[in-house]
Amino acid sequence: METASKDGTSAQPRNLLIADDEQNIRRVLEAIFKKDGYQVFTAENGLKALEIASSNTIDVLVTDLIMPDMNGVELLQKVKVKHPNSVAIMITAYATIKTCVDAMRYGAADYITKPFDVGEVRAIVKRCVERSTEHRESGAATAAGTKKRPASAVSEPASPAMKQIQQMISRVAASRATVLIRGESGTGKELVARSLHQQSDRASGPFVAISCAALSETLLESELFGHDKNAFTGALAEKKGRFEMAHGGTLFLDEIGDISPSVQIKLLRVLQQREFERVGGTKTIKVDVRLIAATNADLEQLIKHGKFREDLYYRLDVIQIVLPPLRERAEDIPILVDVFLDKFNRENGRNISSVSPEAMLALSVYSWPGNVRELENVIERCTVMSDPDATVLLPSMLPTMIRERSLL
Ligand SMILES: Nc1ncnc2c1ncn2[C@@H]1O[C@H](COP(=O)(O)OP(=O)(O)OP(=O)(O)O)[C@@H](O)[C@H]1O
Repeated sequence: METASKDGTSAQPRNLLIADDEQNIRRVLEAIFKKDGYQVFTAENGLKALEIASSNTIDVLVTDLIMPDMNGVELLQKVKVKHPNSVAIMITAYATIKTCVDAMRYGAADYITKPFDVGEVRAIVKRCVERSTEHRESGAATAAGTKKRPASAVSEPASPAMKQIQQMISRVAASRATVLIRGESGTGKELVARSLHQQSDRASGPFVAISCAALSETLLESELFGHDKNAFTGALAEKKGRFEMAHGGTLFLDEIGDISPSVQIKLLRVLQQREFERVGGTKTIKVDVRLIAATNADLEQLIKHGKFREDLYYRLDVIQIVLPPLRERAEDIPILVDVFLDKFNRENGRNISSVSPEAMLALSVYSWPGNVRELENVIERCTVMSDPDATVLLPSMLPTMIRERSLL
């Protein structure tokens, strides 16, 4: 049965929207998720989907990437503005998997490749919903300073580049200097930010994270700085922003390259003076926050084109950590595979304790456009889909695309 959380909202996501121009896919997915207890809405195109999303709460969006009037990424971004906590999953054919990895950059939680298997689709949606609920709960608790998220299972890296980064983290963690973390999507930027926080003397304070890409300009401004009662239509009560929530701790701003000029100015002022006003407010609020920003954008190019303020860039770029893509540190792959096997064996009651040399070769030569996140997802899928008695990860358990690269 559905449980209600303290703020009166539903604890279990229940409304699921399917957007796909293929009627068969809509029918199959509708049947699966109705069985799982969701209230299912279906739309044959992006505009219809937006119409549904404007008059209903959407907890989960399952959308095709290629649709005639509006692509899945565009739809996802629009639905996220209205329902920032919704979980989005993309459906695509193999040929467009790179676009799906990009979709994950824009806020999709995972992707499903066509033709799909019913069990796999259910497992993916279930996992994404669970993760998002966990993330929100731990985020809320962390922001309130009541509970810290357990340390992530990061093992000693093998590559010289990552060893150097670990040393750098322990050297700079203690200071309050702003850190700019750069690297492709999925390379572990948030994990580095968490490590910096955990190794600092602010570790007992809150760690508050926000992705600047998923929110519209006005929403981001009120999320960061909070708002007073009646600051805008719908602001029924005053609300603390992330800067206030992070007082005494660390604020992690992900996708910093995506913020608008007006938010850039406000951010610059906080960095210079450590103070700001809430949206619609007159009281000046002072905070003690360590700021960590991350981006996979080329900030220098954005500055050149007038899209990112140079003065803000220099304020953020006090210490820079650059995470190399996974394909440039293949030595780390076996260790990461071990970490993820261990994690997903426990989560799924499996016992895969080793990887065959052929499977390891395939994992090592693949280019990993989605970096560590993609590797984590692949190992999770292998574990979920494996025979419960399997003890060795074999090439046949890997996605075709990964096997093909090593010609297995
Ligand atoms: N060294 C590591 N050990 C274990 N897990 C890792 C490691 N690096 C990354 N991960 C995992 O990979 C996933 C992606 O990492 P993270 O979210 O930190 O990447 P990111 O660079 O911030 O991505 P994005 O730019 O898309 O926000 C996470 O689930 C994280 O726990």
